[in-house]
Amino acid sequence: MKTFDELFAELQDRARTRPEGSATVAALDAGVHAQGKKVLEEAGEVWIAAEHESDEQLAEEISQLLYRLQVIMLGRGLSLEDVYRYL
Ligand SMILES: N=c1c2ncn([C@@H]3O[C@H](COP(=O)(O)OP(=O)(O)OP(=O)(O)O)[C@@H](O)[C@H]3O)c2ncn1[C@@H]1O[C@H](COP(=O)(O)O)[C@@H](O)[C@H]1O
Repeated sequence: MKTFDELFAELQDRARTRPEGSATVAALDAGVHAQGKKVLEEAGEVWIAAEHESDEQLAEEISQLLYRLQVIMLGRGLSLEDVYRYL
């Protein structure tokens, strides 16, 4: 179990150290266009799960959307504070 902030710190570390086999390194290297498509794809899956699937499936889709949002933040060099200031 990890928090949003803990995941972001982990992904920042992946971006810095670029370990072999990291999904995050691959997603960052794929560029902003591919990262944006993943955000849309996961957002759609959240919507579908909310209408038609279980709470557990919905929670999993939301976790993937949060991950994809963090990837796009990292790709553009945004920090958590850059986003939190608008919450
Ligand atoms: N939370 C996630 C996470 N959520 C989703 N994903 C990626 O998203 C994929 C699932 O997305 P899709 O449903 O689009 O499946 P897919 O189309 O088959 O995936 P791809 O072929 O596009 O990779 C997974 O296979 C992962 O590649 C994630 N990848 C990593 N994390 C976490 O990020 C951290 C760093 O991971 P690494 O960078 O892999 O070390 C770890 O804590 C991981 O648990």
